[in-house]
Parts: sequence; structure tokens; C-alpha cells
Amino acid sequence: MELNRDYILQKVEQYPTPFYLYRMDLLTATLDACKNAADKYNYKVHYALKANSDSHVLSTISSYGFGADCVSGQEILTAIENGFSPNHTAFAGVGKTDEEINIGLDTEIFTFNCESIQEIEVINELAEKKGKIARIALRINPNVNANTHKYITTGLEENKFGINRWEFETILKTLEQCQNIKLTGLHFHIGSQIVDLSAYRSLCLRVNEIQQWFIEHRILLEHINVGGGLGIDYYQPDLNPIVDFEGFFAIFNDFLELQPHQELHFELGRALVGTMGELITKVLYIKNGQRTNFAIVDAGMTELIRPALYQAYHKIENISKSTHNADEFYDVVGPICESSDCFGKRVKLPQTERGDIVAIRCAGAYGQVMANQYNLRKIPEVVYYEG
Ligand SMILES: Cc1ncc(COP(=O)(O)O)c(C=O)c1O
Ligand SMILES: N[C@@H](CCCC[NH3+])C(=O)O
Repeated sequence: MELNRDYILQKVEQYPTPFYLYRMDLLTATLDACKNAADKYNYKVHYALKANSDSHVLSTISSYGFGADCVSGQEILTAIENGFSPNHTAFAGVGKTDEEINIGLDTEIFTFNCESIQEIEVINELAEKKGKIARIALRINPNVNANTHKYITTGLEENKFGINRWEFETILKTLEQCQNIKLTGLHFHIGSQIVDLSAYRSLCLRVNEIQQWFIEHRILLEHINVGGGLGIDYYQPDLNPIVDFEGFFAIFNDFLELQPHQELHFELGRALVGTMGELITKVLYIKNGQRTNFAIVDAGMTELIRPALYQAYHKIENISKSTHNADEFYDVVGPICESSDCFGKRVKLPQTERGDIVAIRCAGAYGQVMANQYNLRKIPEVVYYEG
């Protein structure tokens, strides 16, 4: 499924760099693979809008019948505008404002994934004012290590997310007082860019233990949501453009003990949209340093912050030159006034010169959505390749 590089070079003639290029052919192939694998077990997939909330991308994903996983009131409204059903929309987040909770109540979303006792009490109060019953799931902190970057791990006791095991009794007492709340499920999410899938096996075993506690307390739950986090291959996107959804869902089928009629839900972001996006940028200058040569490009950490924020690796290619003779090393940096504005150190590229076009691969997830206007830069445009 490799993209014809000439296509990008043609687009550069029409659109100013830097821009995001979204491969809709790869997106639909990924959605097909995910849906087929999930349907085998009747698992329900929610798309995590935070990964990429471009309208064309959203309406393509919603057309597959996926639900939406939202973390703000604005994401709920955007999901619904782009064809996601409120009946299949979940609202997570440690800091939901009253205004956002009201959006969830007014649109009658499927569930609020609640992260604290205080939050449950506020949702109850607001639902009571509207004469509504809010469906909630408890986001449990499973204390499972996802073995990923410390900034994107979420399921450890030291993280701010979720309700801890020692709070369960108090939660049940609170729920007894909350007449406008219906507990319908449990929610878990252990982190992002998880490539060691044994973390999911550990999660399943922990979910089984936690379910047991609720069964013993005679609480029946309609659904279990095991979150997202499935990682992509940032190193070899052409070899592995689509993640192994079959293998991923099979882990849950093998290790998670669902109760009769209980649904299993997922919230995938990166695995659906990560590889289909590339950041296309132009080389402005080649600057020879004492120890390093710099390729200074016209995109910066303002367009793609992941390398600066998490030391994340993105494959970098000079698409103006044949990759066969890549034998020079460059630090590929942007124009922003920050030393962390660097896309890669000692990147092996063919001899590169001013005007060359560079693709920063696997930028479909947490790319454009995290762009900002530091140094008064423009938010980059998106160009779509329909295939
Ligand atoms: C609660 C929750 N669900 C789903 C996701 C989606 O994660 P990913 O894009 O890694 O699949 C995230 C982000 O890590 C999250 O915080
Ligand atoms: N934004 C992060 C992932 C965080 C996921 C949201 N909890 C990234 O680019 O990898």
C-alpha cells in the first residue's frame, strides 16, 4: 500500500508546506481490518476522537458504525455532527466541567466514564435538575504497567486517572444515594502506544478479578470497556501499515471472562488513524555545524509536537531524492525558538538540499490535533489522498 511519492510532489505544487497528507485509502483499509476482526467476537469499537478530529476522517470512521470516545463537551458535539450516534458515545476525563456534563445529559450519551466520587455526585445533581438518569461506568485504575513512555501510561496508581481499588466500598455507598445515576459498566485504559501486547493479557486478568468483586456484591454490569492504547509500527510503516487487530482482539477473547450478555467495548485512537497521516514539509536550509549537519525544514514542533514532548520517533524521508543512496546524516529541525524543536537526530538521508520535500511519517494520530500557534504560526492544512 505504498503511496506514490510523485503524488506528494504534485501536491506540493498546489499547497503551501507544511501540510498534513491523509491517505483515505489506508484509513478505510485499516477500518475494514478492525471492523472485521472485532465483528468476529461482536466487540464494539469506539473511536477516540482525541487522536484526530478532522471532519473528513470522522465522517469516514462513523460510516463504519463505530462509536465515539470523547474527552470534552466539544468532542461530543463534534462526534455527533460527524455522524456518530449519541447512543454509542462515551465521555471520559478526570475534569469534566458542569457545562460539559450538561452537554452529555442533553445529548443523552451512552455513558459517562466516571473517575471520582465527587464527579459522580456532581453528575447526579445535574441529572436530577434535568429530570434525567445518567448512565455511568466507573473508570477503574487497574494498576497494570503498559510498558510505554511514562507520559502516556495511565493505569498505574501514581497516575491521576480512575478510581482505585480501596475506594470501591465508598463508591457503592455513594451510588446508593444517587437516584439519578445508573451504573452500567466498568472502564479501564492503561496507556497509549502499547506494543508489548502482554500488557493487555495482564489487564484481562485484573479485570476478571475486579469483576469478581462486583459479582460478589451482586452488581450486574452491562458492559466492560477496556480502553485503547494499541500501538503502531512507527519504525516500519510500509511493512506494517495496519496493526494486527486479529491478534489484539484474540487476547481478550482468550483471557477476559465476560458475563452472559455483557458487551465488550474498546476505545482505539492511534491504531485507526496513526499510519494514514504524514506531515509534508520543505527543506529551507542545510546548515553545516561543527559536528552535525542540520536540515532546517519549514515544519516545527508547532505542527507535530510528539518528538519534542515524548522523544517520539517518526520515520523521516526525503521524497525528492531516491532513498537508495541515503548515506548522509542530518539533525532534522524546525524553525521554532526552542532547542527541543527537533524531529530527529542523526537521521540518515540522501544528500539533501534546499527545496527538497520531506515526509514525516505516521503523523495521523496526535499530530494536527496537538498543533499550536506558538510563534504565531498557522495551524497546518490537510490534503486528502483518496486512492
Ligand atoms: C481514556 C482513553 N481512551 C482511549 C484513548 C485512546 O488511546 P490510543 O490512541 O492510544 O488508542 C486514550 C488515550 O490514551 C484515553 O486516554
Ligand atoms: N498524545 C499522545 C498520546 C496520549 C494519548 C491520550 N491519553 C501521543 O502523541 O502519543
